[in-house]
Amino acid sequence: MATDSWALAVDEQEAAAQSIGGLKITEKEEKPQPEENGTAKTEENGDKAEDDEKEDKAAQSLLNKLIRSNLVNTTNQVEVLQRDPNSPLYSVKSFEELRLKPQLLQGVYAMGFNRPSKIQENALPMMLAEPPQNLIAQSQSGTGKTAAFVLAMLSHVDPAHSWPQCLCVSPTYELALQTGKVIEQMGKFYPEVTLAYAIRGNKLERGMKIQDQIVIGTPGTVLDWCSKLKFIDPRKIKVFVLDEADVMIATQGHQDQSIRIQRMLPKDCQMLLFSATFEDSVWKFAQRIVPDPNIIKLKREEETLDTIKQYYVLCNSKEEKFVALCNIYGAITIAQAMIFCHTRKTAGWLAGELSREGHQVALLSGEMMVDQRAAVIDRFRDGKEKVLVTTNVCARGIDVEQVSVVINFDLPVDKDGNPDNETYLHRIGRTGRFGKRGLAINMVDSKFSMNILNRIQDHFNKKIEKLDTDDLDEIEKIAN
Ligand SMILES: Nc1ncnc2c1ncn2[C@@H]1O[C@H](COP(=O)(O)OP(=O)(O)OP(=O)(O)O)[C@@H](O)[C@H]1O
Repeated sequence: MATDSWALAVDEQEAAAQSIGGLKITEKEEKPQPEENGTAKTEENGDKAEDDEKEDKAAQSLLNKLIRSNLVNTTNQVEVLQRDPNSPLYSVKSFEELRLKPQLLQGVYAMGFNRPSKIQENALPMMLAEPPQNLIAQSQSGTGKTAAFVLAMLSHVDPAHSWPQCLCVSPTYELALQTGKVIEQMGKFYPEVTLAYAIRGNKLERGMKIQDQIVIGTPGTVLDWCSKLKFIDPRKIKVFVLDEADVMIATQGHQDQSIRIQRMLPKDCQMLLFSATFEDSVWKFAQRIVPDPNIIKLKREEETLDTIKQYYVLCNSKEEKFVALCNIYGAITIAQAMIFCHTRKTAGWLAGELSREGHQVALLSGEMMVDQRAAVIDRFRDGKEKVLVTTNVCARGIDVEQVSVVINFDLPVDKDGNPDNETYLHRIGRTGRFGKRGLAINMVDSKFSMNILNRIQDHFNKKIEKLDTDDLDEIEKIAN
């Protein structure tokens, strides 16, 4: 991939590197802690909430991509629903079996991929089959979806033709650039194939025709290029990829634009849709985009509390919680710990107080830019800090395998002031993974939080024991 348009793409990437660095993440406005009577005040209007949600999901996805160095470890089952159940299910255990072009096989190996990931085993044969088959694929972030559809696009292009043949739509500028990088890497030994970016800022002269075989971009610009500006002839597109459908649907405008693009494509165009999650809204959208689909789902590993010891500590105030935390600090830092707070403000305060006590802690906060957050997580994963103080929003989806202690400085509650059981499981579930034993300590500082704790205990039907943080013997015992 080394033509003029590729050079343009590289320039765009450099511009984007700054832009990624400059991407400001706006976390949702902090919701106040529920009052003693359990009611929480809410303040968001619908539009803002939608924007925040979209930005939050897109930022989370970008963050995951920036900090991920390899495939997510998974033992999950793949579920395959074929459009034609009579045709034999074809899956591969090696990239050679796919009979890829030698240049692509070289690209795959140069990226360090030895064998297909779980989702790739089934998705690649389907995507590369003749005649082309449509596919809806869902699997958690980091399981190899991007690499799969990039390989499919590169396999389907005909380098002899100088017009767009594969079109890929991503929810944001930054995510489009990340995927572009994967196309660049995988297509490194296939210089005849070039890539164009349909993203804001990439201004082309009127009347121009794109000659690159692959175009990646955001829905609005791609739609303009296909319709108003006519840079692309959509009737010549052979493969249409819609990536990160769950992020895409957070913006109604993006859904509509994606559907309008899809309608301009020829009937025999292969439609591929990918998503990390698959709630009803994603499924409905997917069905509008992909006719007669094959469906592949990778079920997320069930998290359980079976291998986690749970305790609670009774206090009267935030300050008392801090003192209690200092008492157990020596015990929890035998391993790595994550401390969850309800708001950024509390997280910032706590990290500051702990530092003043001489403890080395990392703070992951919503005010930070995406690349700063990625750097904090990297350092923590490398063990440079043993304690990470954070909020829910920031820590969602972050896998740090060696964390064995989770402290809920504030218990998780939803916006109505009810226990957020799912978040509780998600927070503490990360400690007892892959058969390891984990420890969770919950800080209680009011009647309200005691009530939340009791309801969490009832929900999971697992006893949460009381811990006396003045009793050093007891603390030693649980830490060991
Ligand atoms: N077969 C493979 N062998 C080894 N590493 C792989 C393989 N496929 C993908 N990877 C690597 O695993 C990581 C995750 O892959 P990828 O980005 O394709 O996942 P994803 O499911 O698309 O994630 P997201 O939902 O965040 O987009 C990347 O670093 C990628 O280079």
